[in-house]
Amino acid sequence: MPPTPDPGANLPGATDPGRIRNFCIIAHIDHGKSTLADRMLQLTGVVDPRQMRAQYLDRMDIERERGITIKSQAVRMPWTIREGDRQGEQAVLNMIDTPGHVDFTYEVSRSLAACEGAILLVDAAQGIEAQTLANLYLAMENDLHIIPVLNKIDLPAAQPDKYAEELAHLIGGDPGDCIRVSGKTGEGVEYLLDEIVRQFKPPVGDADAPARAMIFDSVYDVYRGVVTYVRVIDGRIEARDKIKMMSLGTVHELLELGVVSPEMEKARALGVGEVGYLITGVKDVRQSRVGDTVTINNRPASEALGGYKDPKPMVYSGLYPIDGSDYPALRDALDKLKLNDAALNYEPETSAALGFGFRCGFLGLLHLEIIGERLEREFGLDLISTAPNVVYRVALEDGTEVTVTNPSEYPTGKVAEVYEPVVRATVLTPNDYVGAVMELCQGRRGSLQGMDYLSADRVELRYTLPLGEIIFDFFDQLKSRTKGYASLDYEPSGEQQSDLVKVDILLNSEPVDAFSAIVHKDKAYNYGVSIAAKLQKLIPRQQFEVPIQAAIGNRVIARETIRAIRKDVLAKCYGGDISRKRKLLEKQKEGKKRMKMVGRVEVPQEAFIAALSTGDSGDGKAGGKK
Ligand SMILES: Nc1nc2c(ncn2[C@@H]2O[C@H](COP(=O)(O)OP(=O)(O)OP(=O)(O)O)[C@@H](O)[C@H]2O)c(=O)[nH]1
Repeated sequence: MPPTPDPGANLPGATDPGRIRNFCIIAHIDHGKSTLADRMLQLTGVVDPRQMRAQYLDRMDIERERGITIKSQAVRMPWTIREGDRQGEQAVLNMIDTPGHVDFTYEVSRSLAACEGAILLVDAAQGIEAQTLANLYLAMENDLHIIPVLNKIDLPAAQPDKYAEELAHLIGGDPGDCIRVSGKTGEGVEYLLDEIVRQFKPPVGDADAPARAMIFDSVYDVYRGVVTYVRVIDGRIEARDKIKMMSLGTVHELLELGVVSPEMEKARALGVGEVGYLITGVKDVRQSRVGDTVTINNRPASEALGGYKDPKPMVYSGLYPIDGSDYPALRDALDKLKLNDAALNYEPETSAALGFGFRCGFLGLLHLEIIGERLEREFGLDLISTAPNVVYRVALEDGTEVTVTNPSEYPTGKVAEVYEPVVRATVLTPNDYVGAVMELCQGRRGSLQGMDYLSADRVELRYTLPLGEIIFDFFDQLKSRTKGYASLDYEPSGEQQSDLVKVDILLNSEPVDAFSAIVHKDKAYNYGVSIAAKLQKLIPRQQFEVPIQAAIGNRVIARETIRAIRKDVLAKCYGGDISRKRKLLEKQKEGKKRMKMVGRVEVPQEAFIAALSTGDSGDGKAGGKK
């Protein structure tokens, strides 16, 4: 006989922690987390089928368009076990959807700390990929119980038996323990929900102790101010409490608290193990720092919970408004974005070529692209972004040290040693492409650390690589050399001393600071030649001859010339049709909008991006989209 349901049992604050299951879904990108989350929302009945839309939890436009998750999301769902010996047992599931891309790994690790269990989701047509491994290791470090799940079993190409073996080999256990589902058709998802309740442990905490809750996300909402997402570890937070942020010591009046299911629902309290939100009317997310501990002011906890590591920017790029008068607007826009994105860093800088702008620090290229796109789209700004670079530490002969986030700041004095950041990279590839991957990594100054066969035809290669060598187009190259089959994950791993030099690019004999780059000595010549050649193609002819030179210090290492002449768009237009002529001239004006005057030379935006793609591909596109 199933137990009689208790109608109040699932209300926030009254939930017996024994009924709660906090879990997350971790997976390689595109293996179907968001789709599975959608099915769960539907099957647990928290979203009305009529209001269901794909990627329900991805709220940002960019997330939907690109089909990727950027911010983590937490949602509360009731579930009653359907079958088996514990049939009828009621539970409250808190699911935390996490992003899959390497740039956002810090979001994943934060979410993991708020869970007891993780669903390791693997595409049954693809098998284990690099981020499957990276996320699995993160989950193991956090002592999470792991349920292996194979997704997309509806696909004709699915090979669940093969990959169940691989997974069992990886995490131990029996291939039969892998749960098989299809997020698309819903097959197996109810069984998975039952297993979540059965296998994951409920949270443990001291209900009578002073309240301690961990902030795992903090978001700025235009209407409500900062919304802080917490998981309660000990004690209880009530709607009328005054809360205290333990690291800052600040006290705030609580205006509202509640749970997300999947819209915000007010509650009276949040108890042990519960996941919910707090609103205090504060307008600045820095007042509510991710990783901080929230307690109650009149009965504060004495010790804070262990926090998270602050995300550290890995890649820097300059952002400049095309129209100089947009500078204040750009500053405001960055201030607003920062509210939601603790990982974004920026400082004002001036460039001789580009005027006033900001040097911004990002987690990776995808992060850079997304911020750039949001600035253009949400704030209507026209921007030029300079080639991204990593952070260098330069030791001078006089014993001083300089941190260089912008190549144009590279010291002119006597340089003793230069240090660059390195990463530990893991590449998973089918056996056939091992040679191609090794060639690529070696070409990027990588050193092989180890190699393992995951199965007869999948190999894991471990390399250390300079970060500066992979932020440009490494990922695109990897994909194209392996027909899309290889996957990549990396994590910072200190720094190394290298022979690096600064290459300047001169347009019309004037150095353009925005094109300067720091590259390895052996690659400086190739770099200079390819940039000069690329700029020659990208910069339109002007009314005078423009030499393009690449130089190390005073030594010119490459030269190209753009011949004089204005492009006459009307040249082919013999007839007297004025409207046609006007149209052509309008079109030309349109094209000119995205040009920047550098000295006397007009330079299009593409030219600034071109420096991104190093050598081989040369298509001027930023790499590392996925
Ligand atoms: N055939 C089939 N396709 C699926 C299934 N689950 C997901 N997909 C498709 O796989 C693609 C990726 O799914 P998402 O749910 O967006 O993947 P994700 O892992 O959340 O991606 P990120 O949020 O970017 O990490 C989409 O095109 C889905 O339609 C499934 O069970 N069967």
